[in-house]
Amino acid sequence: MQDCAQQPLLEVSNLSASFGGTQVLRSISFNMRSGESVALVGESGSGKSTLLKTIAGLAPKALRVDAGGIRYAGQDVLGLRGKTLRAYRCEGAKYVFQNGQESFDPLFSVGRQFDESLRAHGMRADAGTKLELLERMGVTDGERVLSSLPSELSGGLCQRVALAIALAGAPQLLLADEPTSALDSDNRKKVANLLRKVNEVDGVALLLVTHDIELAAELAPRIMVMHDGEIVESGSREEVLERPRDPYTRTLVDSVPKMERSYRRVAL
Ligand SMILES: Nc1ncnc2c1ncn2[C@@H]1O[C@H](COP(=O)(O)OP(=O)(O)OP(=O)(O)O)[C@@H](O)[C@H]1O
Repeated sequence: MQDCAQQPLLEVSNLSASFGGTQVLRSISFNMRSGESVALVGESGSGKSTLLKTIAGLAPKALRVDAGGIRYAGQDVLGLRGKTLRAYRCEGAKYVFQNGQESFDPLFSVGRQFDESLRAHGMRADAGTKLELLERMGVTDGERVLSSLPSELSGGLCQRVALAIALAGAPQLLLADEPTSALDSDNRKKVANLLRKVNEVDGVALLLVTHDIELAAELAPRIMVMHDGEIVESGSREEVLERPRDPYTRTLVDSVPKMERSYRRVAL
């Protein structure tokens, strides 16, 4: 995948899609630059995951794209097949599941699944590389973690291992679907800090889907609000949170009574 400074990393244009005649994405358009961090917020069922999975090349079979397109570094994502689709999903845009534990098969060790995930993308990693990837995600006892079954690890730890695996292919865009929703507040903080580090230090672009508007504000200078399959508002986090224009956004912001202004920079 070529990184071309002239063009956006990701271009979604007039994307409309439906499940069995019910429209779930309505003329979605937005761009992302390399290294940018953008949050997509909205209530349950508004279409956030469907949009993210479609961008990731993982749209459910039942989804029909009615119009529009997605380009990644100039390439038509919806037209990718076979090897090029696999390369895109690994080195291009990498989707990270909502619940770390769900990313794993409960029957096999985490280490085996780490290897299998790399093999599926034509990669290999020696023990040292795997431990280093885990360490970058704050996992210091990597050997124990790799030999464990997913059920032996906490949700927060699983999510960090899932992030380490996701980053193994050095993707340029991380598509994180509710990455902290299954975590307690301590693990939420850790994973949020890791995502920020991956974005700000490693320069990986981040498209974060969440219904947690505080997390969005913490991690993303730009916020888009989705409602009933449409992007109803988009702007800097200050504009969207402090001067919401759309009535739906206002409701969303008001639903967090004492929003801490945590988006004012916290040192890494
Ligand atoms: N595989 C599928 N088949 C049919 N309909 C689906 C499928 N996946 C999602 N939908 C429908 O598409 C709409 C959008 O769902 P989606 O999961 O994208 O919303 P969301 O905003 O991510 O919600 P949540 O925050 O609960 O994950 C919903 O009406 C949902 O029921």
